[in-house]
Order: sequence, then structure tokens, then C-alpha cells
Amino acid sequence: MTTSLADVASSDAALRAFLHGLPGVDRVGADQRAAMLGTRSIKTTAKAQAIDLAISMVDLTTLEGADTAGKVRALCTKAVRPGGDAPSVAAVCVYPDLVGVAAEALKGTGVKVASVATAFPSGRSSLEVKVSDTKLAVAAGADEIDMVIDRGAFLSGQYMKVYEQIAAVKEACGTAHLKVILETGELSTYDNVRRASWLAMLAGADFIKTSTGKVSPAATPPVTLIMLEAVRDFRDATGRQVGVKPAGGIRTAKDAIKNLVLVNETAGDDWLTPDWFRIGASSLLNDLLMQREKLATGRYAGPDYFTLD
Ligand SMILES: O=C[C@H](O)COP(=O)(O)O
Repeated sequence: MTTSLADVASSDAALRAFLHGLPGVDRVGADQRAAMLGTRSIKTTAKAQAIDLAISMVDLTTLEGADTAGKVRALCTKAVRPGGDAPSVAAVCVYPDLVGVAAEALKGTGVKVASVATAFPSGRSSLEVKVSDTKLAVAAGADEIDMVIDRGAFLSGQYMKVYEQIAAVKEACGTAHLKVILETGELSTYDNVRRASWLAMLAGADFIKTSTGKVSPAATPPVTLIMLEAVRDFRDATGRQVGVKPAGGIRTAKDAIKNLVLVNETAGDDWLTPDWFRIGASSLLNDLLMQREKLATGRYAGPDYFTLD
């Protein structure tokens, strides 16, 4: 890399040169390392701790056209008290029009309200609409904004356009945290995942997030691994720590624990807290609770222990 980080976004050409100067991803190596780390087995006490840590990192999500205020209220109740003495989740993630409902239900609980502003999931609207969507969600009580990047612009090499959109949305967030969704299932190559990760971080992302949950493949282990390498290298280069959020298709406690192993072995334990690692998921919490109960009692919980969605 010949360009210093301070100058990277000074022009379209400098940004392109920087992103294309990043080392290429060894695809076979990334796949093999992620698969190898996925075979690590964690037992008993460590497993119980890992399950509770994973619960505390969940962004409990509902992103359906049929979502209602009642469904969001019920989800918020579950987010705060998932069952037994399990910890609260990190956040509840909803569409912008339901932020007010979630904010009211979660007031004073410590559980954050996250919202997918910016024309989720396609990201296809004007910058004015994205900025306005963001400001409205924040004004309604969102603590965190999950924005999607413009994949059309990224894939056609308009990196500065993507950078400027992220920077504008970051400004519109005010004190709310910004998670930037790369939608890795549409980025075609691991090199693009690495480039989009750096682009988002350079533009001001507080978190980088794999997917919307609406496109397959979503949060695959190699993609999460590449993003964890990116935040590690970005902190080494700039001193600024950025979080990572795999989202989409993570449904079992086993998958969640694999993610924690990836974090520990790639970015390191500085990232093993809900401040720096989240798991976006709609149904994972149920399996984490079931496995938690199984570890504690030797049997799976009955339906009165927690609500099944
Ligand atoms: O951000 C979270 C995702 O939308 C949830 O995806 P999921 O329904 O596959 O868990």
C-alpha cells in the first residue's frame, strides 16, 4: 500500500488504488481455516459461558412485512427476560416504523433499539431518502442504525459514491451507532468482502455487518473470518476499533459458538463482548435457551420455560 490512510479518501482514484492495493484473499486458505476453527469443541462450563455470552450478543430481529406493534412488544419482553436467569440480549432490531414501539417497550432496560434504515434491504433510494430514513429512526429512539450499502455502486466500482453515502448516514446518526451491512452474498468474491469492509470502516462505520438476512448465502464462517481480519488490521493501522455483526441464517447454538471461536482466534478477545460483536438473528435465541437448559438440567426445557416463536 503506497497511500497513507489519511489520504485514502481524498479522491476517487486514491480510494480505488487503496482498495485494490489490499492483499488478495486466499480463498482456499480462508475456507479451510474457517472450517478448521468450526471443528473446535467446547464442553461443560466453557460451553455454558459461551451460550450466555452468545445470548448477550444477540440482536433479536424481526424484519417481516407482516410485523405488528404487538409482535414487537412481545419480542422486547423476550429480549429483556429471555427465560430463567439467562441474560438479556444486546438489542432488538426492527423496521424504522416500529422503532417507537420498541423504544417504549425497552426504556430503562439496557437493551438497545436497532433499526434497518436506508431503504432496507435493497438500499435502492436517493441519498436524501436514506438520510431522512435514518434521522427519523434516530428521532423515534433508535440507538443503532443498520444501513445497507449500495451494492450496484460498489460492484460497478463507484467506491467514492458508497463512501460518501456511508459518511452522510453516519453524520445523520448523531450519537447512534452505525452498522454497515455489506450484503456479502451479493459481492461475488472474498476480495470484494475485504474491500467493502475497509471502505465501510474508512467512511466511519462503528460496526460492519455481513448481511440483511434476505439474500443467500448470508453469514458464512469464511466471510465472517475475513471481516474479523479486516477489523483487526484496521485497528492496527488506525487505532480505531470497529465491531462485527454476522447476520442471517445463524439458527443454532452450535453455529453461534463457532462464531465466538472465530472471533477469539481471529480478532482476539477484545472483540468478545456485545460492544464489539453481535449476532443478528430471528430464531437463534430459542436454540441458545434450549441448549442452556439442557446443560443445566440434562433435559430440554418445556414450553413454559420460554416462548417459542
Ligand atoms: O439481521 C438479522 C437477519 O435479518 C436475521 O436473519 P435470520 O432470520 O436468518 O436469522
